[in-house]
This record gives sequence, C-alpha cells and structure tokens, in this order.
Amino acid sequence: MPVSAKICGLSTAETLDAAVAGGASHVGFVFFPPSPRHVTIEQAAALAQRVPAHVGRVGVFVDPEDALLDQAIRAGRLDAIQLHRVTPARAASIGSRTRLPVWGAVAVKTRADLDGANALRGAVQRVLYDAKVPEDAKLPGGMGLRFDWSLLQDFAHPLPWALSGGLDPANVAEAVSISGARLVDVSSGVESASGIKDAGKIASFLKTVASL
Ligand SMILES: O=C(O)c1ccccc1N[C@@H]1O[C@H](COP(=O)(O)O)[C@@H](O)[C@H]1O
Repeated sequence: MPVSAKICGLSTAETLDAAVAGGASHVGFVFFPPSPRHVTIEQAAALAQRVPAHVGRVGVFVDPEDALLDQAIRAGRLDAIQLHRVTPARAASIGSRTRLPVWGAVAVKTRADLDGANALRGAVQRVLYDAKVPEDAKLPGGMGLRFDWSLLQDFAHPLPWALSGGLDPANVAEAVSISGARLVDVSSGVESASGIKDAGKIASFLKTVASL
C-alpha cells in the first residue's frame, strides 16, 4: 500500500504549491497564534483557494473555541480538524458540531502513552501519534521531536492513524519501515528556519515518500 504525506504548517503560496506539486495527500494550516506557522483567517482563505480538490485541507488547533473553529473551517475550506490538547469528549463534541472528520493528536514517549489512542475511540476518526514535548513547551507539536517508532510495532491500533514528530527527508523511510505508518505528517523537518517552509525540502520529503 502506498504511503501518503501531510505537509503541515504551510503559510505561503510558494510552499503550498510545492506540497501540492510533490503529491501531498493533505496540507495543514495552523490556527494557533503562539506558533511560528500560525495563519490568519485571511491567509487561510487565500491559501485554501490554491488547493485542488484531491488534496485534503487540515486545520490544526490547540484547545480551540467554537468561534475560531467556525471561522477557520469556512475560510480555510477545511476537510478535517486536527486537535491537540483536548479531551476525548471535547473532540467528539467538535466532530458532531462541525460534521468534519477529527484527527486527535496523541503525545507519545512511552508505551503507556498509546492508551491515549484507545481513549479516542468513538471520539475521533484518526489518531495522530506525535512526540511528547516537555511540560513547559510553548507548542504541543511542530518541535521536531521524535519518539521511539518501534513502540507502534505491536500495538493494536484502535483507529486509522498517522505518524508525526521529528520526521524529515532523511529519516522518513526508516520511520515508515519501523512503524508501519501509511500516512506521515511533517512540519519543522521541511523548514530552513523555525516556521519557514523550504520548497526544496518539501519536494525531497515527498519524493522519498513516493518511493516507499
Ligand atoms: O507546527 C506547529 O506549529 C504546531 C502547533 C500546534 C500544534 C501542532 C503543531 N504542529 C504539528 O506537530 C506535528 C509534528 O511537527 P514536527 O514535524 O515535529 O515539526 C505535526 O504533525 C504538526 O501537525
């Protein structure tokens, strides 16, 4: 089965176009002001227009309020909502209210953390395994941190899932081989500086993924 890729944290037309041209299955827009990848509602509206119908638009949120979700969904023409730092009940409520598929991030450092995926059964449509960040970190993701991919090997995944956290063009093949992921998600690993996406790195990442 082929491997698909989501390029997350896009905020310019040039790098969005690189993701689409390289064959990304999904693109991600971050609606979280502390992030260096944050997009305004206006930016999201302009970027969304460039995305062809076969590419999914995913909005990334951290414990969002309904008003932000509604604005972002409309402007960004979102196809899915990626949630960080929400309870399963809140994730389910967002999914019911917006009628969009919800991706729930699960922060992983140890095997026990995978229980977070079981807790999301019935609440979200996809689990996104990401690396656990330090308690005092400003962001719950987008930090370039990875976890032990072998933790996923014998796990009975309760839901469709994707792998993220510290992926880049040089390690994505190994990450897929070890974890068995069929959807990978990258942000800082295709940047030249924090929050600055690099079209060449995006192309390189997607070329490798297409070869798997
Ligand atoms: O990228 C961000 O700034 C961000 C902000 C808030 C929540 C999630 C965010 N990014 C997500 O984090 C993972 C991993 O990123 P990285 O590849 O390790 O840099 C990625 O899935 C993004 O969707």
